[in-house]
Amino acid sequence: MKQLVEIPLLAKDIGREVSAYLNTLTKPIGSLGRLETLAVELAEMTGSRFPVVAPPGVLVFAADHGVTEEGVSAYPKEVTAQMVLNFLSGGAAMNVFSRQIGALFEIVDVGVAEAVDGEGLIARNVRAGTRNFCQEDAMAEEEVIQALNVGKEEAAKMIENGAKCLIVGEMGIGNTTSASALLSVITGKNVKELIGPGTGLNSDQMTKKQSVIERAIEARKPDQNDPLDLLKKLGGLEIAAMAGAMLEAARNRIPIIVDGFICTVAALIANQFDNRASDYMIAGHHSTEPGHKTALEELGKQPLLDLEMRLGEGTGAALAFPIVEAATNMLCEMATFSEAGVSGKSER
Ligand SMILES: Cc1cc2ncn([C@H]3O[C@H](COP(=O)(O)O)[C@@H](O)[C@H]3O)c2cc1C
Ligand SMILES: O=C(O)c1cccnc1
Repeated sequence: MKQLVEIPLLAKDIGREVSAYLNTLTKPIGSLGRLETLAVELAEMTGSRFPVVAPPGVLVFAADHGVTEEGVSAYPKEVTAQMVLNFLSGGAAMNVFSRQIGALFEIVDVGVAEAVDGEGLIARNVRAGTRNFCQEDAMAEEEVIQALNVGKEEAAKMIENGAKCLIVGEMGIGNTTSASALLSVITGKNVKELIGPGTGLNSDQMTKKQSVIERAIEARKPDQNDPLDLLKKLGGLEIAAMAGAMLEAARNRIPIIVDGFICTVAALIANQFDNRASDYMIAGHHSTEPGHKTALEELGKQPLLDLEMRLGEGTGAALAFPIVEAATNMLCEMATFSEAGVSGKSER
């Protein structure tokens, strides 16, 4: 299963050309800091000297988690389906930010427990939520593969429709529990260090969340190096779909802006399938969910923003998009010293 997709090597030669070109633009050398590194990275990803990232494509994957039976979220599981309807009518935070950045937007039901319908919904329900992974495997291997394929196929459509970079978001009550469990197994770190309040648990409720995850890991014994086994045992359907979408974007040299905690864990799973996937990722923001720091370190990425957000849905990535776009505009639109008749650095 390792060779699920083939991700191309970064175009390092184009990156070197862009690095040299950046030094000819009318600014002190290196003065645009991380925008300059971003420009080089985007050139390496896309294979283009003048990369384009607009319009971005946003895919929000929604699914439920059987483990909510254990009382691991501050909100009832019905919120997943209710929020899907909110996404369809344009009222979620991610709708607002997607409109602001001119994104192509889709909401995908990959495993909502209750029947949901509405104009514009991409109905790809694999199963009505995962099983409670405290009691049994979250899903069957075949269901993991189906969810991965939903992600890949929806990303392929998004790219076909003109998206030049990809943002994947999620909606799934209980998914910080799945993501924390996955991260604990992947990194070998204690659950206690990685769990957080999610939607707003108090400290007693967090102790319960910790014990639920610890018991589940003990019972399921997932293989830390096998992404299929991890997803099958710990879920979730939307995390699998997000990983699939990121793999498809990377295969197409489409830059990915990674969102918060759940998205970064999905990115780690994608990287287990193909370790070139993270070459195509930019970390959008740092979420206040405690495990996010560890997840970002494991992915080897420095986030662009820290706005003390902890929502998910893709919101942190959407807010980082204008910075990513600024890096491409800088390359395309800035004058060189010779074009503008500006003197270069003094030779002493
Ligand atoms: C109204 C509402 C909108 C959301 N949008 C994203 N999430 C976020 O919170 C959930 C994860 O937190 P936990 O694991 O504690 O349930 C996910 O749905 C995530 O996307 C939301 C949560 C709520 C309540
Ligand atoms: O950072 C996230 O993705 C996050 C944090 C808390 C709740 N939902 C999502």
